[in-house]
Amino acid sequence: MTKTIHVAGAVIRNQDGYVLCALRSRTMSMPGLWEFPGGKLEAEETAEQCLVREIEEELGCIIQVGRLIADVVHEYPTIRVRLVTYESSLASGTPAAREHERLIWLPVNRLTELEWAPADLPTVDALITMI
Ligand SMILES: Nc1nc2c([nH]c(=O)n2[C@H]2C[C@H](O)[C@@H](COP(=O)(O)OP(=O)(O)OP(=O)(O)O)O2)c(=O)[nH]1
Repeated sequence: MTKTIHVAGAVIRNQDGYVLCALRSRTMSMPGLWEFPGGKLEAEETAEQCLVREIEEELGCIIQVGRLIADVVHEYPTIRVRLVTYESSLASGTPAAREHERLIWLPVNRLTELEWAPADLPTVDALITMI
C-alpha cells in the first residue's frame, strides 16, 4: 500500500487580498508546477507549526496561520499526498524565493491562469467560491 505523505500549504494573503503563489524549481519534485508554499509535517507537529517552520525556511518570513481551507488526499502516480491548506498572513518579513523558482502575488480570480500541482486544485476552487 502506498504511504500517505502529509503536507501543509499556506495560502498567504497580502493586504489587497492577493495570494502568494510559488513555482516549484528544477531541484524540487514536480518542477514547473505552482503550489502553496509549505512542506511535509514532521512527527508530533501540528499543521500550523509545520507551516510557520517551513515558511521561515523557504521564504524567510514569519506567518500567522488562520483557518483551514481544504483537506484533500490526492493520488499521484507514485505517491499519495494529503494536503491541508490554511489561510495565512504575514506577521513579519517579506517572502523571498530561497528554494522556489519564482513567487508571484495574484488576485483570487486569476489563480486559474497558473498550472497548479493537482492536489492544490480543490484549494483554488475553494478560494474562488469564497470571493
Ligand atoms: N509544499 C507543497 N507541496 C505540495 C503542494 N501540492 C502538492 O502536491 N505538494 C506535494 C509536492 C511534494 O511531493 C510534497 C511536499 O513535499 P515538500 O514540499 O517537502 O517538497 P520536496 O521538494 O521536499 O519533496 P521531495 O522532493 O523531498 O519529495 O507534496 C503544495 O501546495 N505545497
